[in-house]
Amino acid sequence: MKVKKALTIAGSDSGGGAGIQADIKTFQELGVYGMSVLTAVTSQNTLGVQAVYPLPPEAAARQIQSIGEDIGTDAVKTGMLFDAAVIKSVARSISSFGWEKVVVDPVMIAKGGTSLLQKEAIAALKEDLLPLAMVVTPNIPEAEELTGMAIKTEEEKKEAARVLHRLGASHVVMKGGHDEDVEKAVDILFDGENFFYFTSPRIQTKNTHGTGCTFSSAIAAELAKGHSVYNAVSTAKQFIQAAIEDSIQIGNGHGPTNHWAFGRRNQLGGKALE
Ligand SMILES: Nc1ncnc2c1ncn2[C@@H]1O[C@H](COP(=O)(O)OP(=O)(O)O)[C@@H](O)[C@H]1O
Ligand SMILES: Cc1ncc(COP(=O)(O)O)c(N)n1
Repeated sequence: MKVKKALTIAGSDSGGGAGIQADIKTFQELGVYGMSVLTAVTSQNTLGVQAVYPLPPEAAARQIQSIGEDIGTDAVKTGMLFDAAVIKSVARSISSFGWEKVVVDPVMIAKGGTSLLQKEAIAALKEDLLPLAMVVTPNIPEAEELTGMAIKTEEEKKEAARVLHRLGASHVVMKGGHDEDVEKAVDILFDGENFFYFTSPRIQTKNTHGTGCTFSSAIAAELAKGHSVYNAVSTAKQFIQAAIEDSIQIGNGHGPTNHWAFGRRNQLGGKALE
């Protein structure tokens, strides 16, 4: 049996809700073979990040080489990269294998406030990684860091997307999870010409740990299967909506999303399992 493959290059979340663990769960649920390149290990749970142990940049390069020389991949996503040296090493390795379906989730800060990317690494993210991105998926604070703009209005979101496109990302998804809109969660996709809106009801919940990781992995999985960027974002939006709506009770803080929800709904004709 032939299967499509997706690779995540990201950090480990010991609590299993974000990072590599969220990515692999999402790949599995969407029917692609998941692989991982670790950039850092975090001691993390639903209460926050207790410690970060970065790996040396050559560890990322060597893991990518092992995958590229034997297995190959149909799509790649990057998550927590931690510092400029890792970003440069990852960008060089992705280019050397000519991988084109690259989703860059510019992870900067965990929801509790711990930094997952050093400030001085933002330049490397812009110069080395964005030009390789088929899709970049910033939340609003990340888009503000990358563009240097204050982003509040819809027009500012569109302008920031244009700036990120100019920096080399062929598609930009401005995620709306951090918006002040209490009714809707709106993600805006820009393909260099047109803007497309993906709107869902905003769910009132504290269980949003790993939403960005899950969303970007779902895009990568769908790209691996050969879908267009528009269709990949559309499925990812449905996947994350189901995962937040049916969130599971884990830990005492900001719990994870439910990676089973989308698949179970589909099997059950639109109904979630209780
Ligand atoms: N409370 C919510 N209700 C519905 N969708 C949400 C909610 N929070 C986040 N999302 C969605 O989850 C995805 C990740 O967004 P966001 O939370 O902004 O990313 P990040 O985890 O990187 O901060 C987006 O598709 C966004 O619209
Ligand atoms: C290892 C790791 N990577 C990324 C995130 C961000 O998670 P989110 O998807 O909630 O922004 C995290 N908390 N930990």
